[in-house]
Amino acid sequence: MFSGGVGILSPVTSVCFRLYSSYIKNARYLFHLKENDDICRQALKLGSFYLFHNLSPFLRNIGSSYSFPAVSSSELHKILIEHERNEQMMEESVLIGCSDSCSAEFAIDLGSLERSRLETELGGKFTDLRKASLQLRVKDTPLMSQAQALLRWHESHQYCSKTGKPTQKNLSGSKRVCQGNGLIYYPQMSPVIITLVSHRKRCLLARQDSFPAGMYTALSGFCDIGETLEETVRREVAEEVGLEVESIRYSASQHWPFPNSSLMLACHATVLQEELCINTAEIESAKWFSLEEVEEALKWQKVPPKQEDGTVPVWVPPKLAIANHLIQEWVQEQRSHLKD
Ligand SMILES: NC(=O)C1=CN([C@@H]2O[C@H](COP(=O)(O)OP(=O)(O)OC[C@H]3O[C@@H](n4cnc5c(N)ncnc54)[C@H](OP(=O)(O)O)[C@@H]3O)[C@@H](O)[C@H]2O)C=CC1
Ligand SMILES: [Mg+2]
Repeated sequence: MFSGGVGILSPVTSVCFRLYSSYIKNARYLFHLKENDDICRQALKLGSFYLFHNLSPFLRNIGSSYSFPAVSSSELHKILIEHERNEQMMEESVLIGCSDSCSAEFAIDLGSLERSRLETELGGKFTDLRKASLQLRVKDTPLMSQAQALLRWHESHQYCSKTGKPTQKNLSGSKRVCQGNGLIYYPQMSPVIITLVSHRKRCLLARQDSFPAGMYTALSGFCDIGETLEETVRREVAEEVGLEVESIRYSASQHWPFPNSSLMLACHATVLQEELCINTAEIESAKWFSLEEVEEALKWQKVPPKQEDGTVPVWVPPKLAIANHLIQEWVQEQRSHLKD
C-alpha cells in the first residue's frame, strides 16, 4: 500500500491506515515523514524530485504546453554522480507532498551544478518563477510555488537570528534547528488580506504604479502583528481609499509566493459611502466599475495591446491569482441578482 516507507511504521499504525480514506492516509504518512528523519531517509530512496536551479523551477515544453516534471530517486542519483556530487546531496531536498500511492515528493535546488549542462541533459529549462507560473496550467502552479517557497525559506534561514550560529534542517525540511542553543525555526508565511470592495452595483478596483499598464485588481495589504483578519480589511480599505467598511464576507485563501511567501486571505466587503480619498503613497488609481465594465476586463486572457490613443484597456489578474477568483465571484453574484 505504501511504496515509500510503510515497512518502517509499526503494524498497529499500518492497520489503522487501512481504515482511512486516501487523503487521511497521505496526511498521516506525511506527518511521519516530517517528524521522523529515519522514515524520511527511507522515503528519499523511493521518492520523486522536483528540480530547481537557484530557485528557478525546471519546466519541460511539450507541444504548446509546459510541464513541471519530477525525476525519480535513481535519476537524481545518476545526475549527482555525473556532475561529480556526493549522493549525500539528496538530503538537501525538502519534502513537499506525496502521491496518491504514498510515494514521497521532494524538491531540490541544484544551483551548485552547471545549469546549461543540466538543461541539455534533462531536455527543459530552469525558468523564473513568475514566467513559469504563467506558462504552467493553473492546477500545477500551487505545488511549484510551495516547493520554491520552502527552498527559499531554507536558503535564507541558514543562521540563527539570536546566536548567529548555523542552523541545521531536519531531513524533511519542516524546520531548522540552531546548532548553538537548539532554537527551532519553522517556515513562515505573511498573512495578507485581499478585499473586493463593493457598493450597490459597482465594485472597486485599484492599481499601483508598479503594475503592468492597464491592470486593476482588488485592494490588498499585509496584516499588522496582532491584527485580526477583519481589522486588517477595515484598516487597509481606510488607508488606501478612505472608505469605511460596513460588512466583510470571507471567500477563499491562496499561498502566494511573490515576493516572499504570503497567505492571501480573500474577502468581499461592502462600504457605507462611495466617495474615494485615494492614498497616492500606496496606490496610483482606484475606480468603481460596473458589471459590464468588469466583464469586459475579464475578457483579456493576457496583457491587452495598446489602443490607437496609446492607452491600454483595463484588465484584471489572470486565473492563477486569487484576485481573479474574487472578481469572478462578484460577477456571478451580480448576474444572479439580475435574474431575481
Ligand atoms: N494573489 C493575488 O491575487 C494578489 C496578491 N497580492 C500580493 O499581496 C501582497 C501585499 O500587497 P500590497 O498591496 O503590496 O501590500 P500593502 O498594501 O501592505 O503594501 C506593501 C508594503 O507594505 C510593507 N510591508 C509590511 N509588511 C510587510 C511584509 N510582511 N512583507 C513585505 N512588505 C511588507 C512594505 O513596505 P516597504 O517596502 O516600504 O517596507 C510593502 O511595500 C503583495 O506581495 C502582492 O504580490 C496582491 C494583490 C493580488
Ligand atoms: Mg496595498
